Amino acid sequence: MSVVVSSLSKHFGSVRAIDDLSIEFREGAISVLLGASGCGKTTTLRCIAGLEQPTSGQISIGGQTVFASARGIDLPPARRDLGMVFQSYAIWPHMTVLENVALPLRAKKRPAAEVAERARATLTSVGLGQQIDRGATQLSGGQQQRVSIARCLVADPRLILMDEPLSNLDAKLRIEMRHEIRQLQRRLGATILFVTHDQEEAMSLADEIILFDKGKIVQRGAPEELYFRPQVRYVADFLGKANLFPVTARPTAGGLEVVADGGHVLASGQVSGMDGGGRALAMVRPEAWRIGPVDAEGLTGRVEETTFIGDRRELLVQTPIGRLTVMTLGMRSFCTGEGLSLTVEPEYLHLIAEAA
Ligand SMILES: Nc1ncnc2c1ncn2[C@@H]1O[C@H](COP(=O)(O)OP(=O)(O)OP(=O)(O)O)[C@@H](O)[C@H]1O
Repeated sequence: MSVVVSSLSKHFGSVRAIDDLSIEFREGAISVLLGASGCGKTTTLRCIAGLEQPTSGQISIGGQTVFASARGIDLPPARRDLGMVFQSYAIWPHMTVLENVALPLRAKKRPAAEVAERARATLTSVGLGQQIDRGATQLSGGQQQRVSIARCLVADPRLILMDEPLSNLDAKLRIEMRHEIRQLQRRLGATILFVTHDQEEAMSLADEIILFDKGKIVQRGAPEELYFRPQVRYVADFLGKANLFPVTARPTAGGLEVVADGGHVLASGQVSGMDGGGRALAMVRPEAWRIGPVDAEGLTGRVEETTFIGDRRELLVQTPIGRLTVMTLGMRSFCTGEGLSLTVEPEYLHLIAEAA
């Protein structure tokens, strides 16, 4: 189901929650609206759902205009043909699990036998096949959220809006549910707009991430694109950890030579982010550094701090270009004060034009 938002604004008094936003979401894909608290993600989703009236602009869903300020069009949520899942489960406590999930089909006046069968099948698909006759409030938080997901899915909506649906679940369940949402989306071919402020959740779920800041889109693209090729500093900082430092890029026969302030040549070759030379902000992700012995070529450094995290080890390394975060895998441990050298392959060095 296509979703097109044009010149959308929503003001709350002097606060511009959404500021002249235009975007066409990818059809049949999971688009994750990501950004810090207060950047306007939830308001955007609520405007698409019809739960919030935009100040101005236009929204169309599946080719139908559902909101247009200039033409006085504003369809209620029930006429927008979409399913919604929120952080709060909004489950009816006096009903069983099955009755809760059956509600949307009952509202559509489907035959009783079909209602029961589809509600059962949907509950089974979210792992609640054994709990259908329980009172809804007898379930754990994770199970209740599955009920609300099942209730959204049971009517086969082509557009599903999810606002932080996994935030109340424990870490392990959250990861399981991400996997399930992806599988469900593939099976249904639905378009999902998913709001979160959790970058790991965004990267593991999204076909496309739309990163917001102050009511505007800062960058959109595949998770890998945003992670490895941020166009501005804000994106580099927001997603994962980034080592950022000023450099000068000089064109050479094979691409660019990247020289850190102080004269150290960091890399030479096909470096992403800039075509020509000039001043830039270089970004190297912690896992991209290669560690060598202190007398090898590279940036010399001294380990200031080490943190063992289980699947990886994080080092803070003091170098002539500043303190860098370096990630290593495996069992080799490092001591505070230990000397080492750092190098990076050109393809893992990304440049952000300095004005950004
Ligand atoms: N009903 C409201 N009345 C007044 N201001 C509001 C209202 N709803 C949202 N805002 C403001 O609009 C801005 C965007 O809020 P929104 O909830 O869309 O952000 P968000 O990115 O979803 O943040 P969070 O992750 O914290 O939910 C914020 O400054 C918020 O305070």
